[in-house]
Amino acid sequence: MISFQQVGKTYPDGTVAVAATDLTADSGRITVLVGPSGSGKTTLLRMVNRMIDPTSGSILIDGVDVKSKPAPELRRGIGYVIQNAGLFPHRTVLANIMTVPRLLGWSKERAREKSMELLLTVGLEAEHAQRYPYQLSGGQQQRVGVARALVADPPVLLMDEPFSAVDPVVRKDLQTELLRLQSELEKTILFVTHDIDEAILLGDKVAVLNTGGVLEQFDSPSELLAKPKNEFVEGFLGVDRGVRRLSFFSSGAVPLRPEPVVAIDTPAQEVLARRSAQPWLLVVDTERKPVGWLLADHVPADGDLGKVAAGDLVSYGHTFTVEAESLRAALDSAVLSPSSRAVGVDAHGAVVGVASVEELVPAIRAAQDGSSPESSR
Ligand SMILES: Nc1ncnc2c1ncn2[C@@H]1O[C@H](COP(=O)(O)OP(=O)(O)OP(=O)(O)O)[C@@H](O)[C@H]1O
Repeated sequence: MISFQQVGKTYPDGTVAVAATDLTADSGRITVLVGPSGSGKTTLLRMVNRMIDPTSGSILIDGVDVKSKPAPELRRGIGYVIQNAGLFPHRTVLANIMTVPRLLGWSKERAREKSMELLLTVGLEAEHAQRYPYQLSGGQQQRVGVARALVADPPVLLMDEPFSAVDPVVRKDLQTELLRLQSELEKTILFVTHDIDEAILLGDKVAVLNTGGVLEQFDSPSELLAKPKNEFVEGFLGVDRGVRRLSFFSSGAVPLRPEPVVAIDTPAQEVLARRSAQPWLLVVDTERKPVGWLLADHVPADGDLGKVAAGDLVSYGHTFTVEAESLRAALDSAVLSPSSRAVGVDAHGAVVGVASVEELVPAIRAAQDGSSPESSR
């Protein structure tokens, strides 16, 4: 646990970068510092590994004041990842990752073995080991930066805008990868970003900072979206708060109806019976994978689905995986569907049932009224 106690930083020229701040970053969790440019995020982060000294207050890691250890010793227990990775350009990828273990006095074999392991862990391949940083893409370089920070297995990881310099697609990959890694490693991560969407995706807790290093709110992403404390936080969160918050609730509560679902081989009589009760039928194949929506009026008079013209089947947009995906995914599935119905599937992609936008409303209301989300992300 990293505990900031009345920590403040005023630079010699009088700039207040961080106002007296109390903040606790829980062990094994990702705590995100987010805020506009100049709100003191980097200053706060760098005070943890003593690259910057606070002018007031103290910082404790697991109850121990960071000032009580020599800085080099302190930093051995703290991984540090920065924008553009900060790799040594004249060293190979492997040599870059091996830097810290070698400084720690590990044998060459042990350092090499562990570094190769980390290289693979962060999603790179063995063949990347002997390349130089300039021979990698920006996203790959960033992965090397993460591997280098993690190789000595530090309990604490400081990440300062690590994914800001890569394009949105690669950025999404890196974010997903970080969440996957974190679910295994459970590091205490302090993550700086100016991107509120990144903060909400990655953070177990999010600290919203304002100019002058003022901590405006410190809450879980779901709480932030539900109850921004003031206009600054509300403005910073941007639009779609309500819909975005639905991503923290499981779709397990969505009532799914199987009646509008007909298989290619459903007997004609049954198809006709279903048709009379539903404006739309969802046609599925023999494995119950969705094929398309069919307006009840376009069901052949004899109920034989084999006679349906291909042009009468309308694309279903996208499905959502029941439980595993969120209420937001379910709502999106309904909104994008030509029938205004969401299609819920199981882990194998087989249709469980469908729900109209109206039928989603009670689950959405329950989520908005509920005090705590069912899923963390
Ligand atoms: N060495 C310094 N001397 C004086 N002022 C500084 C110094 N370093 C940073 N500052 C100021 O302190 C404030 C906070 O800077 P900091 O880099 O911590 O903000 P930030 O939120 O990380 O910003 P960004 O998102 O732009 O990186 C800014 O006003 C900055 O200009």
